Order: sequence, then C-alpha cells, then structure tokens
Amino acid sequence: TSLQVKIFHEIGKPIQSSLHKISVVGTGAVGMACAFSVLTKNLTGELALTDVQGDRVRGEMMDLQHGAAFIKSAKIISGVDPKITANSRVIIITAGVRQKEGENRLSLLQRNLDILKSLVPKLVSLSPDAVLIVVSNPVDILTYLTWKLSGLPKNKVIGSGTNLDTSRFRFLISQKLNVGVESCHGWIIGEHGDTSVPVWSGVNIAGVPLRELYPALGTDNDPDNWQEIHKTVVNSAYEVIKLKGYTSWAIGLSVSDMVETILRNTHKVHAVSTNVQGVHGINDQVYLSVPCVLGENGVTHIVKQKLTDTELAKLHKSASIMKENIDNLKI
Ligand SMILES: NC(=O)c1ccc[n+]([C@@H]2O[C@H](COP(=O)([O-])OP(=O)(O)OC[C@H]3O[C@@H](n4cnc5c(N)ncnc54)[C@H](O)[C@@H]3O)[C@@H](O)[C@H]2O)c1
Ligand SMILES: O=C1N[C@](c2ccsc2)(c2cccc(Oc3ccc(F)cc3)n2)CC(O)=C1Sc1ccccc1Cl
Repeated sequence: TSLQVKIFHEIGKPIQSSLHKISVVGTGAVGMACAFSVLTKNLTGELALTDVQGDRVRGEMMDLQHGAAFIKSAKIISGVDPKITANSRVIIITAGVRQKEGENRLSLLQRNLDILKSLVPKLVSLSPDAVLIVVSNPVDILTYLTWKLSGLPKNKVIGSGTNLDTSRFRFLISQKLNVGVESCHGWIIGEHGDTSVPVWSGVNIAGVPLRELYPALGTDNDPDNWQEIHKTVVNSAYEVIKLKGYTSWAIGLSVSDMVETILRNTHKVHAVSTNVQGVHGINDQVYLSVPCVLGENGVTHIVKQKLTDTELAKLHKSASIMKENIDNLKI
C-alpha cells in the first residue's frame, strides 16, 4: 500500500511461505484441536486450514486469527482448495467422515479411502517435501493407503496410530501409582483401537520394569487387575463419545507432540503407525504402531522392542487381518 512505501525501506523480498508451514486437512473437531495445539506450542509461523465446508473453515480461520495477538501472531490461511497447503513441512490429515451409528469399519474405510484418493496426490504435488501425518480412521490402513497414493518414501508417511492409546495408557498408570505421567513409561503398539497391544513387559518407572517387581502385572491372575488399565484405554474412547459425542483434545495434543518432534528434529520416540514389513517377523507390507524415532525426515528408526510370545502373536494377528482388508479393497 502507499503507506507501506512511506513506512518501510524495502531491503529484500519477504518469503511468503514460512519454512515450517503446517497444514491441517479437515477442520472438524480433531483437525481444529490439532491446529489450536500447534499454535499454542508456537510450532509454526504459518498454518493453513482446508476443508470442503467453506464457511466452517473460514470461520475457524477467523476465530483463530482473532487470537493472533496471543499466539506469536502466526499467519493463518484457509480455503476449500487444497492449494493453500502448498510448501508445507507437515500436513495433518483428519479429513473424513465419522462412523455412522452401527456402521461397520469396512464401510467407514471405503468412504474415507475415497476421500483420500481425491486428496493425497494433490497434497503431495503441492508439498513434495512434506511429512504426512494421517489421523483419520481406521488410521493404520488409511496411513498405508495414503503412503501408496502419495508415492513418497515410507519414512515420510506416518499414522497417529497408538499415540493416543499410549497417552491414555500412561495417564491411567500414573493415576494408579500416583506418579507424574511424564515419569510413567509404557507403550501400546499394533493396531490403533480395540485390538491394540499393551507391552506390559516394558512398563517402567525410572527404568525399573514393574513386571520384575510384580510378575503378575498384565496377566489374567493379578489381584491388582492391571489388565483393567488397557481395557479402560479402549472403554474410555467409547465413554468420551457417549459423553461429548467426539474426541478432540487428547488426540490434538498427541499429534502436536509429534509435529514438535518433527519440526524441531529432536529424535524423540513416539508410538506411531509406520510400515512394519521386516519388523518383529512381519513379512507383509502393512502399517502398525511401534516405537519410532521421529525427526525432520519423518520416521528415521524403529526401536527393537523385546516382546513376549503373546504380544508377538497379537501383532501378527493384526498384521494378517490388515493384509486381508487391504487385499479386499478397491484402491
Ligand atoms: N487416530 C486416532 O486416534 C483418532 C482419534 C479421534 C478421531 N480420529 C478420527 O479423525 C477423523 C476426524 O474426526 P472428527 O471428529 O474431526 O470428524 P469431523 O466429522 O468433525 O471432521 C472431519 C472433517 O473432514 C472434512 N472433510 C470431509 N471430506 C473432506 C475432504 N475431501 N477434504 C477436506 N476435508 C474433508 C469434513 O468437512 C469435516 O469437517 C475421523 O476419522 C475419526 O475417527 C482418529
Ligand atoms: O477416542 C476415539 N474416538 C473415536 C471417535 C471419534 C469421533 S467418532 C469416534 C472412537 C471412539 C470409540 C470407538 C471408535 O471406533 C473406531 C472406529 C474406527 C476406527 F478405525 C477406530 C476406532 N472411535 C475415534 C478413535 O479412534 C478414538 S481412540 C480409540 C478408539 C477405540 C479404542 C481405543 C482408542 Cl484409543
């Protein structure tokens, strides 16, 4: 504007897209929790929001912009056309349709796959260097399909997987032991949701494996019923849905924790969904959650966890079911 000319000497052309641009695709309950959390953690100077509901996404953008004075004034843009995601470093995909009452998972899968088929190639052509984080459910198989549709190397396509399951697991352990959750270490791996696998042998406080002190931990004949904790991880998802109709804050915080590790390249380990072919004796090309080292290049390493035969058997069962579902899909 003419005033800008009066106020400023221009020294160099400003870069339009920030180096750490984050995009959220699908600005429903989960997408906006992710957006709000990455902003309050000051992870980016530019956030793009896109959704097929034009009014909704514009309203969400404006509502966040009006708080800009309090969040290091990140640039926030929005639009129905995915082109506003161009040059992103991280793209969070929560686009999808929620499971209808009584809808089976395969039908939900086909509807969400159709959405990804139209979205993913466009997103990748606009941001070829981005790390994709898939949150839409069923997250493990949709992450596999996003990877196939993207043409990206497997390290660049990550599913939130059992990141939320693990954070609920650690919260419940912290409640049972009355110890801060940051000091309660435990991992849920495998398929996100009802059939996830708690690695009881790895639960520890300050590196002290609880099962060494209490061998009944996580077994069927345990007077303290620790197994109940994993059941509660699953049941609490249904309880939250019953109470508030959806889940948002915990998944938003868990995804922004992943984004922070990626953009700050801190090599922190997260339970996330990755290509596990060749891991734990799995031969098929499937995506399941295991502890992964994350950084700017996505998944750089998988931690070689020592699993019991029971834990391995559950993992292999999930892998074979996923392979079967993939084979039955019309990609
Ligand atoms: N992985 C996990 O741990 C976890 C946890 C909670 C929710 N979820 C999943 O996250 C997804 C989103 O949940 P939600 O509660 O936010 O649902 P929601 O219905 O509130 O939001 C989904 C959004 O996606 C948008 N959308 C649909 N098609 C689109 C397209 N082609 N392009 C862009 N946007 C599109 C919709 O308009 C809607 O705003 C669901 O699949 C849900 O199951 C996963
Ligand atoms: O907390 C959550 N809210 C959910 C949801 C969100 C909006 S509608 C449904 C939710 C809750 C319950 C079952 C449910 O069923 C599904 C459906 C498809 C699917 F691929 C995975 C779970 N989904 C999505 C979801 O994945 C979670 S986390 C979770 C779910 C089940 C067991 C354990 C955990 Cl940790």
